[in-house]
Amino acid sequence: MSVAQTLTQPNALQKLKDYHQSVWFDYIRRCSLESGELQELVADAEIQGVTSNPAIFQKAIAGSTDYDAALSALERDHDQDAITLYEQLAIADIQATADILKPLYDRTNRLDGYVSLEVSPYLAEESEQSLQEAKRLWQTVNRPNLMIKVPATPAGIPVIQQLISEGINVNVTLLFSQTAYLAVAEAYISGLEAYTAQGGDPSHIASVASFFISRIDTAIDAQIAERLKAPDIDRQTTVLLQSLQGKVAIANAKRVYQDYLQLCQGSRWQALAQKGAQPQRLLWASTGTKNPQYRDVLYVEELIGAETVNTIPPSTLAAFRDHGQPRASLTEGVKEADLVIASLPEVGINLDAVTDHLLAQGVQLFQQAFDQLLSAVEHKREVQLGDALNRQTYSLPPDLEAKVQATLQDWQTTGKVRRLWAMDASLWTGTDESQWLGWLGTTEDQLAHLTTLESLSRDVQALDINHILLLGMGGSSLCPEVMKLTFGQVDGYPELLVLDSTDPAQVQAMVDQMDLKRTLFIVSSKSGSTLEPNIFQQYFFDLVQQAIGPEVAGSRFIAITDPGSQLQQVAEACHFRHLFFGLPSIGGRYSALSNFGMVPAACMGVDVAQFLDAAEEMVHSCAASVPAIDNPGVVLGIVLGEAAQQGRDKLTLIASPGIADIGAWLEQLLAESTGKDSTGIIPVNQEPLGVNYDCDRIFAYIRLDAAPDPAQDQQVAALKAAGHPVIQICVTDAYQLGQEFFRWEMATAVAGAVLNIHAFNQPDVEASKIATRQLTDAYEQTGLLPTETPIFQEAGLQLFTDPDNVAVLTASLSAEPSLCGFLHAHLSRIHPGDYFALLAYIQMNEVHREQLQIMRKTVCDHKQVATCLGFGPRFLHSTGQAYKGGPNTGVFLQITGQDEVDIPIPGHGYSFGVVKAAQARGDFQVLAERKRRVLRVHLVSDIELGLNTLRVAIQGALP
Ligand SMILES: O=C(CO)[C@@H](O)[C@H](O)[C@H](O)[C@H](O)COP(=O)(O)O
Ligand SMILES: O=C[C@H](O)COP(=O)(O)O
Repeated sequence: MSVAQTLTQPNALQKLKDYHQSVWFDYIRRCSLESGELQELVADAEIQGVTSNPAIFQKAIAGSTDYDAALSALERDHDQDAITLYEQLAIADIQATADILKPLYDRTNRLDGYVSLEVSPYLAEESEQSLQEAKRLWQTVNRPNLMIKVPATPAGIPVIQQLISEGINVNVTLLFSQTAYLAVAEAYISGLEAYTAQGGDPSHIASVASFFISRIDTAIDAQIAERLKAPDIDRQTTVLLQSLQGKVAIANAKRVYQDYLQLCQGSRWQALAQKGAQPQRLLWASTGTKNPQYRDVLYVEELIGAETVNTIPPSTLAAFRDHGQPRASLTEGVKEADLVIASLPEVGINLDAVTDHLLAQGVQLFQQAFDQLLSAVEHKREVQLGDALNRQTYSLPPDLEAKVQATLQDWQTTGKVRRLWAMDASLWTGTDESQWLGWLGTTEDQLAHLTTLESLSRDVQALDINHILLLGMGGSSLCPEVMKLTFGQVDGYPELLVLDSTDPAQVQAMVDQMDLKRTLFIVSSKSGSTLEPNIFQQYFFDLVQQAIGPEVAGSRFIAITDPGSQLQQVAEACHFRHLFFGLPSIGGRYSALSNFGMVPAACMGVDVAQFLDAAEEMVHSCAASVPAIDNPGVVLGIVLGEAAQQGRDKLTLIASPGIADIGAWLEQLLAESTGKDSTGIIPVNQEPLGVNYDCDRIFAYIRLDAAPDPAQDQQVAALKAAGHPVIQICVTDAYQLGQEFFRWEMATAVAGAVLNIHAFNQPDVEASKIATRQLTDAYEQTGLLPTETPIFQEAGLQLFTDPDNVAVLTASLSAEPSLCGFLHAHLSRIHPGDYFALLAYIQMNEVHREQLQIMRKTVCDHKQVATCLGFGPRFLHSTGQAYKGGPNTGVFLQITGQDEVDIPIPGHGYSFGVVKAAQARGDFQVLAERKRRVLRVHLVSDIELGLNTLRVAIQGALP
C-alpha cells in the first residue's frame, strides 16, 4: 500500500483508528527491519506497535537464515553461549524496532509506538528471577517505548505490580480468564499508586493486558466436538453445542472488556487518571484464525472497540487490509455473550478449567519454542566453531538408547540443566551439593584473572631450574600429570614431574632424577592436611634446605591450597615463593581448571590463556540455556548414568597415546563421584582391548585427532560393529583437552543425579585415611605396626586376609593348601558382572606395570570380566572410593612388598615405607569391613621376582 493510496482512501486497517483501536504487529524479523517493510507499515499508519514472543523469535532465528551472518560475526568476535547469542540478536531487533516506532510514540504522547520483549519463559513460575530479568532487559534495551512482557501466572502478578511501581512499561501476556484479568488490573493500579506515591509521573508508564482469543475457541470447540460424538446426545443439547462453536472466545473477550470499562469508572482509577495515568488497555492476542471454516479476520472484526489494541500476525493483517469490515463490534451483543458463557456448564464445559489449562499450556509452548530457538542457535554456533569444539558421538544398543532419549526428554521438560546451573541440591540428594558446584564458573573466573597465571609463568621461566616437582595426591596431582604427559617439556621451561606415592623406591627414584639445587616444588593440597603431601613437603624442604641453605629454601616452593588450611600456615611460615588458593566450593576432582590444574600448567609453560579459552567453549556448549539433547556434558552424563542403571557400569576408557593419562584423571572423577551407596560407575582404564565383552560394559574412546593410534581406531570400530555401546570423543589437539575436563565434570555431576547419589563427597576415602592415621599414630608411639600372621606362604609370597575371607577361601580349597590353590579359590569368586582389581602398593614403573597388565589380561581372558589396576597409595584417592563404597562386585588382590630401601621422614618416627604399609593395611581393613572379596599377597623379597612368581601362580590358578 503506497502512501499516495493511503491519503486517498483509508484501508480497513487504517480505518480502525476511527474506532480508537490500535493495531500492533505480532511479528518481528530482521529482513522486515532491513528491507524497510516495517517502516512502511508504520508510515502507512497500518500498525502502531509491535509485539514479540519466544515463538516469534524462534520462527525468525531458527526458521530463517536472516540472522546467520550476524551470528557468525558475534561468534567470530568471541565464543558465547546460546542464550547470550540469542539475546544479542533479539535485543538488536527490539532496539531497531523501538527506534522505528519512537516518532509515533512521541506523536501519540506515549499511547502507541511500543515494542514488546518477553522475559524468559523458563522463569514463568519464578517471581524474583523474573523481576531481575525484566529489569535487566529494560536496562539493556534502554528504550522508553519498550514494554517488558510478563506472563499472568500467579508468580507473574507481583512482578507486574513491582515493575509498574518502578516505572517500567509492562505487557501482561498469557491472559485467558476474567479472574486473571482482574488480578492483573489490580496489580497495575497498585503499582501505579506506589509509583505516584513516590512522586512519579504516571503518564510516562504504559501497560497492556494481552488477552488470548483463538486458543479459547480451539480448546472449547474440541470439547464440543467430543460431546457431539456422544451416542445418546439429545437434539436440544446438539443444537446448543453447535451454537457455541466459535463463539466462546469472543464472548469471553466482550465480557472482559466490560470489566475494563467498569474498572475505569472506579474511584481508584479515577484518582490515578486525574494524575495523568494511562489506562491499561486490553490487547487482543492470538487473533489469527485457526479453524479454516471460520472467517480469516474473525478475531479482528468482532473485537473492535475503543481503547483496545489488536496485535495481528502477518497473514491476518494482510487479510484484514484486503477484506476486513470494521464496525464497533466489541460492545455489541454483550448479553448474548453472557448467555454463551452461562450455557457452558449446561453442556458440561468448565471454562475455568479450560483457561487454567491454556495458561499452563501457554507457558509450556513458549518454553518449547525457546528450547527450539536455543537449540537452533546452538547448532549454528557449533557450525561456526567447527573443529574448535571437540565432537562427541555415540552408538548404543536400542534399549539403552530408548532410556537415554526418555531421560533427556525428562531433563528438558523439567528444566534440570537450568536447575544444575542454579546449583539446586535436590537434583542429587538434597544435602550440601549446592556448596560444591564452584567448578561451573571456574574457567570464566580464571580467564578474568589470567595475568596472575601469566606472570607466574614468566617468573618460573626466568628461574635457573630444570625441574618442577609437584607433590600431591588425587585431585591435586592427576590433572598436572595429564598436562605433563600431554604437553611434555615445553621449550624454554623446566620439566614437570609429579610425585604421588609414598613408596620409598618411587620417592628415591624421583630424587635421583633431579638436581635439588635446580628444582622448584609445588606442594598441592586442597585440604592442606593430607598425609602424603605433608610428608613430601617435610622431606623435600629438608633436602632443599641442605642443598641451598635454610634462608632461601622457601623461595623454591609454591603452595596451592584452600584458604585457611594448615598448608597455608606452613607456606607462610617457610616463606614460600608463591601461595595460590583454591576455591572451597570446588572439590579436588573437579578442580582441573582451577588453580590446582592451571598453576602447574602455567609453571610448565602451557599457554593457559589458549587452554582456558578453548575450555570455555565447552562450558558454553554445556550452558544452562543449551537444551539437554544438544548439551554434550548432559548427554554424556545421561548415557553413563542410564548405562550404569542398566548394569553397564564398567566404563572402559580408551585414549590416544598422546593423551593417555586422561584415563587416570577420569578414573578418579568418575569413581570417587559416583561409587557410593552401593552403586556407581567402575572405570576400567588401560585394559588391553578385545572384542568379546559381557553386557556390563560401556566404552569411551577419547581420540586425539592430531595423533590417533590406528590400532585403537580399528579396535573401536570392531567394538561398534559388535554392537557394544561406544561413546567417541574427538579431541582436535592438545590445547582442547581442557574441554574434556569440563565436559566430563558436567557429565559426572549429571550421572550422579541420574544415579541419585551425592556426586561431590567421598565418604569411603575418608574411612581408609582414618584407618591409616590410627596405624601411623600407633607406630609413632610403639615403633611397630601391629603384627600379623600370613594364612599361607610359598615361594617368597605370603597371603593375608581377614577371618571371613579366610573361612570362605579355605572352605573352597580343592586340595592341599597351595599358592595356586588359594589364588584359584579367590579368583573363582569372580562371577559375571563382577570386576577384578589389582591393588599394587609397589613402585609405579614400566617393569611392574607390564607384569601386572599380564595378570589382568589373564583374569580378563579367563573370566570375561572387567579388570582394573591401581597403584597404592595413589588409587586410594581415586578409585578406592568406588571399591569400598560402590557396588559389591569387586574381587580384589592387594599386593604389598618388602621395601629394599626405606626413607625416614624428618620430624616423624615413621618412614615412607611405614606409611605405605599402614596405608595398605588401612585400605585392606576397610575393604574387609565392607565385606569385599579381598586377598593380600605380600612379596617378601625382591619385588620383580615376586611379581613374576605371582604372575605365574595366577596363570596356574586359571588353567
Ligand atoms: O502476547 C502477545 C502480545 O502481547 C502476543 O505476541 C502473543 O504471544 C501472540 O499473539 C500469541 O502467542 C499467538 O498465539 P497463537 O496465535 O499461536 O495462538
Ligand atoms: O583428591 C583428593 C586427594 O584426596 C587429595 O586431597 P587434598 O587435595 O586435600 O590433599
